[in-house]
Amino acid sequence: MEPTGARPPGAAASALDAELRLSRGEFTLDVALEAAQGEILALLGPNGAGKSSVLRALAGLVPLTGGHIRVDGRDETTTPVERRPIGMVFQDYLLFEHMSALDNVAFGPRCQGMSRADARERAAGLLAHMGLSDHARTRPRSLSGGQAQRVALARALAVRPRLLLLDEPMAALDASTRIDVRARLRHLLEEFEGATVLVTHDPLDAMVLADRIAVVEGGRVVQQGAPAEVARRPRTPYVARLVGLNLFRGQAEGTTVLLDGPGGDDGAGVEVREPHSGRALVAFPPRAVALYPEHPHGSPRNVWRLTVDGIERFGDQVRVHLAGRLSLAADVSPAALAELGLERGDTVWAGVKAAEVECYPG
Ligand SMILES: Nc1ncnc2c1ncn2[C@@H]1O[C@H](COP(=O)(O)OP(=O)(O)OP(=O)(O)O)[C@@H](O)[C@H]1O
Repeated sequence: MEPTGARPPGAAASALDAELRLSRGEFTLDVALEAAQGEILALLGPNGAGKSSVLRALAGLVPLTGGHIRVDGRDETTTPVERRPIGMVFQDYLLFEHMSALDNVAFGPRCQGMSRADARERAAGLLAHMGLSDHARTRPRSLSGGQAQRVALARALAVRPRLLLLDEPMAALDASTRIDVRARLRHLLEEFEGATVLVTHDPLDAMVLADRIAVVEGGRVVQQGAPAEVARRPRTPYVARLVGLNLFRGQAEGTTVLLDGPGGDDGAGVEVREPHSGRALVAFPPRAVALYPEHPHGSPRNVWRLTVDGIERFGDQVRVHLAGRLSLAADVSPAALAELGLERGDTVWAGVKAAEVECYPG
């Protein structure tokens, strides 16, 4: 068998260079992804966006109708699944029930032609690294969810992959196990030399684990960037909700952005810090919105009269949803809410300082 794990001399630094086009029933996927050596790319997106399809296509489990997959500069587009230099942890690709944890991890190296003793030695090393030496002989059904997940990770790494694919690796875990597995995973991925593509629903996983985030919606990449950039400058309503910002699109002229109104009407104007021109996005956090019973005089540059659409608890704050010429969320303290005496249907003045508004090309 050809040693698929070896990197040809002079190969490009890009560990993953993929263009994936495929159809699954009505759904079409068309995305381009790149990742450098050691880079962790998180795919974030709503249900049915195509995240799992990306991983399955990279793994060779779903055929492409167009595009290519290069790993370490080598074309793997048509390489059979079992010969791709890829390690995977998929939700529905769990452990072999009839094998011990050790044999589960040793299985891949054995398939690659390694001797039984060497494969077991490598497996034992990986299990030790995952803090699972005491469970080497344990069958999967006797492991906890977190332990089974760690065995699955060890198994994925045992084949010395050049690309690691992780599909919601923590989705099935309870909150405290998740914290533990997330920390271990982070540590493990820091040592992994290849590229990792991690699918998640959870923005926290993406923020904590990833070097870069690609947001997938409707089979397309709608935003890509460093986690901090995505969190600060969302480009779609889905991303804005995920990172907890109010987001609007409009037309900028100088320091005013005239928002696109509902039904094509002109919406409200928003004053921003720096002058801009052309299509623009504006974003600000709900905690930057102050509420007033009367039109406030003085500091806030942006003031709108809006109607209370809903009120909900949000951590130690209260989130007030407001609608009118624009819809936004405001976070206020329970004391402030009590003082305002707001109820659904009441009108209130909402103010945001221009300095709190992030404005960027839309
Ligand atoms: N085996 C299949 N046959 C036909 N269509 C499929 C199949 N699997 C998935 N799809 C469709 O492909 C689209 C993308 O699904 P995919 O599982 O890739 O999305 P996802 O972003 O991973 O979603 P989720 O977060 O819910 O797992 C969906 O519209 C889904 O209905």
